[in-house]
Amino acid sequence: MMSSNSLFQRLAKWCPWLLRDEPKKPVKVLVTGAAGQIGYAIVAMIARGLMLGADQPVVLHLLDLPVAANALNGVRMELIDAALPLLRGVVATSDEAEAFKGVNVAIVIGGWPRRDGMERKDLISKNVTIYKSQASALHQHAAPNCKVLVVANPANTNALVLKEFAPAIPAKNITCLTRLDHNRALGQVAEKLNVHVGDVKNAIIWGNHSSTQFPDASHATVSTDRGERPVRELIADEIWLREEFVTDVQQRGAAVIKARKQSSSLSAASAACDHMRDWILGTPKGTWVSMGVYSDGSYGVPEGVFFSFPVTCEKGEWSVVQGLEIDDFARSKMETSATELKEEKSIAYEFL
Ligand SMILES: NC(=O)c1ccc[n+]([C@@H]2O[C@H](COP(=O)([O-])OP(=O)(O)OC[C@H]3O[C@@H](n4cnc5c(N)ncnc54)[C@H](O)[C@@H]3O)[C@@H](O)[C@H]2O)c1
Ligand SMILES: O=C(O)C[C@H](O)C(=O)O
Repeated sequence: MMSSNSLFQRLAKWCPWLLRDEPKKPVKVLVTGAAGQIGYAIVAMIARGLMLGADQPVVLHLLDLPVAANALNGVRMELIDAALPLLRGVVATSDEAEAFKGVNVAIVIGGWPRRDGMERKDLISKNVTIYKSQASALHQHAAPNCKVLVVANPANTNALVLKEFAPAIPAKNITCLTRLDHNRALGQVAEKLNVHVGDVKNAIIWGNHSSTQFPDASHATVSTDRGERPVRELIADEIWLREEFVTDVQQRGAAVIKARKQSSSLSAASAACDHMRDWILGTPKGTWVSMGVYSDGSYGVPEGVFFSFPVTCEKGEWSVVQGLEIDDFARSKMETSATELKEEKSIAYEFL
């Protein structure tokens, strides 16, 4: 006998409007450090559909430390007050097990941010122990196919700790945020050429989310009335591309801290939404983005570290863009960042 489900599918083939109003099941999204700056900026973006799509209901799981419980409750109250139709529930807690329970997406922001004058390496000892504990909660309580984005610094090395200590989650499901740097690179090119940032694409951030990253505009293009044109040709200033552009993107986080006395939050939250949306819903045809992923040795990058690569995404899977030409200048910059990541890894292991 035909099941009611398959009868429905056959009917829907002839009457497609039957499918139109089928409600999507809510996705459980965890935000750690949700009472902090980025947390405060990102929760409304997620509940407005900027991360998972305008038709995707969500249940938000918010985690922060017990000392931040009042502030976290305030965030919960504001989410209710915002009357967001996609928001189907809020779990606000300082209990890691409750926070990670059954989550499909985890945006891991909780940790200690860098202050003026600090380098990311200074953060390692403070943050890796937090990440070991959260890895255990991820391993035990998250949905097995949970997709994880680490924002908290040192982002690449925190992602490595999650990968090492949450073996239930596939390594491909753990990523870290370099999309902010990628977006900064697009922004710098757009300002230089006085074009709309939406017309610039295919910059690359190679390496660590730190001042050793290599922002690379040598494969980027701009959409013009005369079709796609290489940024290199339009800027025609190799010194700017190799020096000023690279330094400005590498140092942008520090420049924002100097100006605001706090690290980037609005742009970080927006980039985290971009990262997750493209990963889950796919990158537009002909466009790649930068993501920190577990290195498979592509482009001669050592395995065993999280490294930012150009990737395209389809059906919820990312793949590293292959076959790009790497000149000696790019190669040496990539090696510098890979060396820093190996050093961060060994420092982190001293504290684990
Ligand atoms: N990858 C990037 O592009 C990028 C960009 C900006 C900031 N960051 C990093 O993101 C992180 C958060 O930045 P922020 O400005 O929101 O900082 P913040 O200090 O405003 O917020 C951090 C929050 O994390 C909470 N927290 C600390 N330990 C925790 C734990 N064990 N479990 C749960 N919550 C915990 C704190 O109580 C606080 O509410 C920092 O590490 C910062 O350096 C990364
Ligand atoms: O630079 C920082 O410490 C904050 C953040 O990682 C950023 O890039 O803005």
